[in-house]
Parts: sequence; C-alpha cells; structure tokens
Amino acid sequence: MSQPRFYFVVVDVDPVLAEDAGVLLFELGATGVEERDQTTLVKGLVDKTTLVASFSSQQEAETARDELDAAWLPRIEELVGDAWRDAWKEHFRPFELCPGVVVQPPWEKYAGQAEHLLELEPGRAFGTGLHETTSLVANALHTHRATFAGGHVLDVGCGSGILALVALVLGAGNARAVDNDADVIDVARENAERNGLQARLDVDTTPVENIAPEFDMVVANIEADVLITLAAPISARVKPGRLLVLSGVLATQHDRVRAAYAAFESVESPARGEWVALILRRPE
Ligand SMILES: C[S@@+](CC[C@H](N)C(=O)[O-])C[C@H]1O[C@@H](n2cnc3c(N)ncnc32)[C@H](O)[C@@H]1O
Repeated sequence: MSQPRFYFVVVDVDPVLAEDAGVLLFELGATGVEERDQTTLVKGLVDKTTLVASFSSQQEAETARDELDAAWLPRIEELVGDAWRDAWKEHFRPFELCPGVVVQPPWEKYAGQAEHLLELEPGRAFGTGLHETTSLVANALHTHRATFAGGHVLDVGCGSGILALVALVLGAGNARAVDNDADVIDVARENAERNGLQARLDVDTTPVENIAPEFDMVVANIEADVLITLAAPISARVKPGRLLVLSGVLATQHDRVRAAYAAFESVESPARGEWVALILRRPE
C-alpha cells in the first residue's frame, strides 16, 4: 500500500506579523497552521516566527505559495508517511521537573523511584514541562511549597495543566487553572484524571478578572506582553503576603514586566538560558 503524502507551505515572518500571516494561510485553504519560535517544543529561528501550514493537495499548496509575499520565503515541504505526526514525542521522555517530581508521558514509564510521579499527555496544549519557562515555575513551586500548603493555587495560562498539577502534588489543597484557549481545557482535565487529582482541580476559560481573589499562590507562565496587560487582575488574585510567580519572560523583558508589578516586593528572579521568572510577594 502506498504511503500517504502531506503538503505544507512554510514561511518565516516577523513575529508581529505571525497572527495575520496565519489568518492569511487559512484564507488560502490551509487545514492547519503550526507556529514555531523560540518558545515552542520544535524551535524556530531566533528573530522570526516560522509558520508551517498544511494543505490537502500539492496543487492547493502551490497556489497558496504563489499568493504569498516573497519576503516570507514561502516554500513547499512534502512529507511521505505519517510518522512525522509523532516525531515530537521522541523529545518527551520521563524526567525530573523539580526535586521529587517526575513527569512521564503515557508512552514511556519512569524506571526509577519518584516521590511524586505525574503522567502527562499534552496533546496540542503547551506544557510537557521540558520548556525552561515551565521548569522555572515548577522549581519556584517546590522552593516555596510551604507558603501554599493546604491552600488554594491559581494557574493562569494552564496549557496542559502541568503547573496546577505540580502545585497539587506539592501540597496545595486545591487548584484553579484557566486558559483562554478553549481547546486545552479538556487536555488539562484529562491530565488531572490521569493522576487522580480531578477532585482538587477546577479548569475552565474564565477570564482572570472574573475569578474570586483568594489565592495563596498564583503562577502565570504566559508571554511578557500578556503578563503586562493582565497585571492588575493577576495582582489582585494574590492574597496579601502571598507569592506570585511570573514566567514566559525573556531576560531582556524582565524590567518591563517588573515595572507592571511594581506594587509587589521582589523575592527572587531565577534565570534559565535566556528566560527569567519573577517571584514576587504581595505586601501585607
Ligand atoms: C506558555 S503556555 C504555558 C502552559 C503551562 N502553564 C506551562 O507552564 O507549561 C501559555 C498558555 O497561556 C495561555 N494564554 C495566553 N493568553 C492568555 C490569557 N490572556 N488568559 C489565559 N490564558 C492565556 C495560552 O493559551 C497557553 O496555553
């Protein structure tokens, strides 16, 4: 039997144009568009966002390519067979995310002994734990676990739900996880169920400003501009004297994000690679 063939149009665009370029690719008939940049598991170029748009046929891909701005270097990629769909899974193997917490995918069991074992299937949601920005928050949760023991934790931009689940295994009484992408909510819920934590985790798309302000720890691993835009509602969700951990911030963006949360005290700004997290305390 012959192998299926898949056709993609690939472009490299300035990051500020990525959203418009994605919309255009869909208008030209793309059935899906994957974004690659420095924050994605399959990384893109440093100064550009690479968009990989799938098309149903070679002809449709070629017609779309011919419509696109030559400055985006539009090109066709053809893949034979569908093994590529699972290629990213090779990067996701059991690993220790923070002291005592091992994350494993459903397709490979951890061979060692772990104090806490979390099984995660990220699906199309962000959040295997392999990204530096996730790791920075998980380690902050571990370091400061005494501050939320038995209490409530809020995870804004939960993706796969990984950070809320880490908070739960590290001793939070319960957690609330929200994401503005409705498609990831079921992924996070299923991950809670996989680990028997569903009774202690609420996941939905509630905007952060509509959540009751009652948390012993708030974590948000989202990009810097969103953290700045949401500074007031995120800040208000943290109880006085409690901690807020912000991630998804490049070292070059640290000062801008810090300024948006100037009312908080700085506890620490741990760095990993080009990324930095801000661990902040709301004054009493
Ligand atoms: C970098 S991922 C983080 C996923 C996971 N928390 C982790 O640390 O691996 C950021 C997530 O934030 C979500 N997001 C972006 N803007 C948001 C907003 N305004 N409100 C809620 N979630 C948002 C995205 O949909 C995405 O799932």
